[in-house]
This record gives sequence, C-alpha cells and structure tokens, in this order.
Amino acid sequence: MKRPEDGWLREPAPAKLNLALHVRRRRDDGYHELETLFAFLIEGDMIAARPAERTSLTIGGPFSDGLEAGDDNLVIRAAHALAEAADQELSVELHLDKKLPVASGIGGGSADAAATLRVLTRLWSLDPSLAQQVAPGLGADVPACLLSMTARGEGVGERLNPVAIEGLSGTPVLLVNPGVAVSTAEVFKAWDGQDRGPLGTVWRSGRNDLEMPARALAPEIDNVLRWLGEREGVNLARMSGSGATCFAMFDDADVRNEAAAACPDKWWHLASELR
Ligand SMILES: C[C@@](CO)(OP(=O)(O)O)[C@H](O)COP(=O)(O)OP(=O)(O)OC[C@H]1O[C@@H](n2ccc(N)nc2=O)[C@H](O)[C@@H]1O
Ligand SMILES: Nc1ncnc2c1ncn2[C@@H]1O[C@H](COP(=O)(O)OP(=O)(O)O)[C@@H](O)[C@H]1O
Repeated sequence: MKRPEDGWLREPAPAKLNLALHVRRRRDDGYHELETLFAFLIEGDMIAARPAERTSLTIGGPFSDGLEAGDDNLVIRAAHALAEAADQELSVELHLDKKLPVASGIGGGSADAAATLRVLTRLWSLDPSLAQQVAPGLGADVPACLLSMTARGEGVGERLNPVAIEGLSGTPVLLVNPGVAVSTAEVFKAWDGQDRGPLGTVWRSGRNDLEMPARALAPEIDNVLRWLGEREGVNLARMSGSGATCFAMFDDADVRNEAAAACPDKWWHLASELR
C-alpha cells in the first residue's frame, strides 16, 4: 500500500447527530431500545496511524485536556479489539486530533473508535468484516459511526438501515453545547419510562425523548434550545443523543453564519453541514 510522505494514514471521525431519537423501552440488561435517525457532519475529530513496534496514542486539539490516552481510551480499545479479532500481533502508533467536546451527545468517542477501525483495516490490510464484528462491543453508537452515513437505527442502534433523504446532505447546521458534560448512563437512568410512540417515517415530526431527562440534569440545555429556536431562519432545533449538544438546521448557510456569530461566548458552537 502506498503511504503518504510523512508515513501517517489519516481518517476523519465525523461527528454524529441523532436527528430524532425515540426511546421505546428498558430491556432486562439495562440498555434501552431506540428508534433513531443518525446523520453525520462534514466536521469531526481526526485519527492518524502509522506502523510502530508497540501500540500507543497521543492526543492533541482543542478538547484534548483531561482526556486520558491510556487503555480506556476508545481509540486504544478499538485498536486492541481489532488486533485480537484478527488473531495477529499487530501494533500501531496513533494520534487523535480532538476537535469535538467530550461526552456531548455527538458521539466523539464512538466516532474516534470507528475511525480507528477504518484506518487500521487499511494499515493492517484486514478484511473489513472484522471491524463490523468488533464495533458493537465498543459502544452502542460505534456501528453507526463505522458507516458514517445517514441511517435509521433500531435495537440499541446496532440494527442499521442506510436511508437517502432528499435535501438532507449539505443542510447548514449550527451546533451549540453549553459546556456541561452529561453522562449517557445518567440520562438514560433519568428517563421516565414512558414510551411516546415509534419514530415512523417522518423524522421531522419526531422527538428526542432524552431531552427531558437531560434538561433535568443540565438545565442550561433549556437556554440553548430556546436561544437556537429564536434564531432567524431556523427550521428545526433539537438536542442530539443524550446531550448536552443541541443543533439547529437552516435553509441558508449565510443565515446560519449570522446565528453562529451571535452565539454567546460562554457556549461552544460549531457551524457545519450534514454529509
Ligand atoms: C444516546 C446515544 C444515541 O445515539 O448517543 P450519545 O448520547 O452517547 O452520543 C447512544 O445510544 C449511546 O451510545 P454510546 O455512547 O455508545 O453508549 P454506551 O457507551 O454503549 O452506553 C453507555 C451507557 O448508557 C446506557 N445506555 C446506552 C445506550 C442505550 N441504548 N441504552 C442505555 O441504557 C447504559 O447504561 C450504558 O451503560
Ligand atoms: N477518544 C475518546 N473521545 C471521547 N471520549 C472518550 C474517548 N475515549 C473514551 N472516552 C470516554 O467516553 C465517554 C463518552 O464520550 P463521547 O463519545 O464523546 O460522548 P457521547 O457518546 O455522549 O457523544 C466520555 O466520558 C469519555 O471519558
């Protein structure tokens, strides 16, 4: 395989959005059955990999602070899981450029794990089915992130059906996070157990059932959703995943840029578009 001059293979880790997320029921194993529409942004983290004698990880970028590069990091876990599934002694030097806030409902860790699986499938010349095999064990969102295409997800998100929705790709979006990390497990625990119905085929008229419990844990989410909903040109404002990141969709990128420019400094924001 021909490698770039500097020896690093690079792989984007696109941020994930749940355009709608319906929680249906709590299973006996504690996980919750979902119906969701996954979509991805053109922006995200970036993984780089090059051959090495032992597996290691370094982390840079605006959200690297406080994120450990040890064996618990999803990037290292993905590398170990893939080497084990291949039943070979494989190692790699990895670098993560962390541009997405941690534990924020846009799947940063899951996207990093999935990008690691993709880049190592190339670097180690493996059968791509090995990555699909290990993905669910790394997190409920990792199979969707491995695909990184608009898809309906059922089960805990591992039953995936890619869907082509006209006009979605290229949609201008603004992401806003109030700077509070919310734990996915805590948000599911705070869900009230009410099944509010299936997602159906029209995702716009759907909901994010985790908004209510997430807002109870992090009330600043209310302010973010209200602020986004009041911007000119917004056609939808909703929370993603278990929060606290919220997104607004616009028809026009210039109007989206005006909203981005007005975002309060105390909040993180990202102006982007759907892949
Ligand atoms: C809610 C979603 C929606 O896409 O997104 P995020 O908020 O994480 O971005 C995902 O289902 C999250 O997936 P992921 O972040 O991979 O979750 P995991 O690490 O597998 O699970 C963390 C914990 O959340 C709870 N959990 C997670 C998924 C699920 N369907 N039911 C649950 O009850 C479980 O307590 C689990 O131990
Ligand atoms: N590479 C990684 N990036 C982000 N978080 C990671 C990573 N590896 C492990 N984690 C852990 O996974 C948890 C979930 O992170 P993340 O995927 O960013 O959240 P979410 O699933 O809510 O979008 C965090 O609490 C963090 O400690």
